[in-house]
Amino acid sequence: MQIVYSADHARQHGRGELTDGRLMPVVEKPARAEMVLKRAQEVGLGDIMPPRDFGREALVRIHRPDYLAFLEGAWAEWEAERGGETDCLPLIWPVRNLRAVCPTHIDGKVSYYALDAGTPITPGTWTAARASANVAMTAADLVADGTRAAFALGRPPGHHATADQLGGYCFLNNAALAAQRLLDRGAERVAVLDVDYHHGNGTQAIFEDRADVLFCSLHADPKQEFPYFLGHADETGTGAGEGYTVNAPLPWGTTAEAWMAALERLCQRIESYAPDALVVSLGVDTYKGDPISRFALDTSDFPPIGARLAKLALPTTFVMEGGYAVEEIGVNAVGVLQGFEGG
Ligand SMILES: NCCCNCCCCCC(O)(O)C(F)(F)F
Ligand SMILES: [Zn+2]
Repeated sequence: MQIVYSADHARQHGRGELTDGRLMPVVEKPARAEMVLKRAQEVGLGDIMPPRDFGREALVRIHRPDYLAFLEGAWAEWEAERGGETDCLPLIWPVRNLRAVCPTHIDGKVSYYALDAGTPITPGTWTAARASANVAMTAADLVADGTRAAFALGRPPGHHATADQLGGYCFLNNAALAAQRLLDRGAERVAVLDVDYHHGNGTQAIFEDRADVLFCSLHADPKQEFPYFLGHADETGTGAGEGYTVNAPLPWGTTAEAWMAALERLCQRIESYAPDALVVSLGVDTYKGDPISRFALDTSDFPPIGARLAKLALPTTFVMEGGYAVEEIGVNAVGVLQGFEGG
């Protein structure tokens, strides 16, 4: 399987995320991608190629220009205001009884464009996020050119990012950009399947009113888990997109048996949609040893996921999302890909 990778991911390395009531060391760190790359090379998964730069015209197919301008300039504004010793994080949000009018001060702007305080903007964030987006679109292009499957080994992840908001360690929605690229290359319908432990609120929001992308996700119940405010089963799409969003929220402690049963239901929905291509938001934080997650899949449960996806017989673009058990992230993520290939 072709792998697309850029070392520019290492330019995103936050100094802290606000969680559990304190600024904690970030879990979304460069070692994650390096461990997956190492495992892919150990097993000879496939050739590794650098991304092509698709430029801003590809990003605006999914993201708002004002948001892209904010991302590009945020660090410089923050540094000018505060110096470079801390990362750029928000501190107030336009919630109920406030107005979402974009402020001019960086504290207000980062709050307007962010959904949480766990996603630090650093000097290298814009470079790393664009590289990750280009990695995903390069992988999608390989699939559009006829490759059966490709793996976008990128970070930062993307599925929490909306058209104009960062959050959940995400800045640009790599999976949404990959899906849009496949449509722009001639696909009429694309299915996005999100297997990350967390709901892909960004991907859902981006495609919720569209019938040309089916969004399916199985994830920790938002009543209990981040992102808390999207991902319920009654969210089925809006307008022309009614019926093209499918959520399967699952409780803490979900075992492989229950998880695979939910996956089966989503695969059958994908089969009935009969898409031209599949994009998989591949998070492996469903692993029982994941430090921030509470499902119970074991390493041996990951290859069967890939094997089931292979039975969909669709050109497939795998886009790396989450997974924080750094010692096992490689064997778990590559396990899905080996299972897909019949290995
Ligand atoms: N105490 C735990 C706090 C958790 N805070 C944020 C969790 C973000 C999850 C990100 C992800 O895994 O969904 C992605 F795929 F985007 F990387
Ligand atoms: Zn996750």
